[in-house]
Amino acid sequence: MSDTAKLDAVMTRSTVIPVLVVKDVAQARPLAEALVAGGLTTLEVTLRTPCALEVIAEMSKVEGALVGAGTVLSPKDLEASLKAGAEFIVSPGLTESLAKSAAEHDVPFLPGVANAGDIMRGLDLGLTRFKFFPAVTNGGLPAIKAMSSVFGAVRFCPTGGITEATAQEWLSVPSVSCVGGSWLTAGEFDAAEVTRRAKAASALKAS
Ligand SMILES: O=C(O)C(=O)C[C@H](O)[C@H](O)COP(=O)(O)O
Repeated sequence: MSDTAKLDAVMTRSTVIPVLVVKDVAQARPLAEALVAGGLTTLEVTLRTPCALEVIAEMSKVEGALVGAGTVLSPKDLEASLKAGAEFIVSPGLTESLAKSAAEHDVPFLPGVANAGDIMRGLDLGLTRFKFFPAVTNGGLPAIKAMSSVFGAVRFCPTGGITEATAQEWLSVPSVSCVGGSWLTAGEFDAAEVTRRAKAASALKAS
């Protein structure tokens, strides 16, 4: 499978990728189970808490979950994430060192882009799948539509400021394969509520 096909497989498993900030490793499995029960099976665990690597390892044990690492800032983060069991890598930005490290380890890599120059650096590195970040503050839907008309073969996962109410509008843009967001797990953990939000999100369709 080509690198692009591997990334497309990650990006189209479910059209919404929950972006998770987990502070307590004991919550990892119940949280992943609640999301998977609602039909969201691609989970991005951000490396923003001290226990994030343990969370990746725990969530990877949940049947049906495909667990990746987010907020990956360096090759060192990438390697630690892979050791913990991450099956894909998301970064808020794009650096050459990270792109090369992902290629060396043959792991699907979704780097963040904010503008046309970032996308062009990505294309130079052989990348065509990007996280558009932070999506809303970077110009929102008008910005992604403008970029899409310039970069026809590129596909995006907009993330940052997207909500249950706005996700469908983003998914209706033809270059948007999926969206990321933290709304699925916002607030105190409540498994039934997380599953309800996941069900609503998994019913959304990309165009
Ligand atoms: O850590 C990262 O790498 C990120 O992706 C930053 C945020 O977690 C996402 O942007 C989620 O944004 P919200 O859905 O607006 O909360």
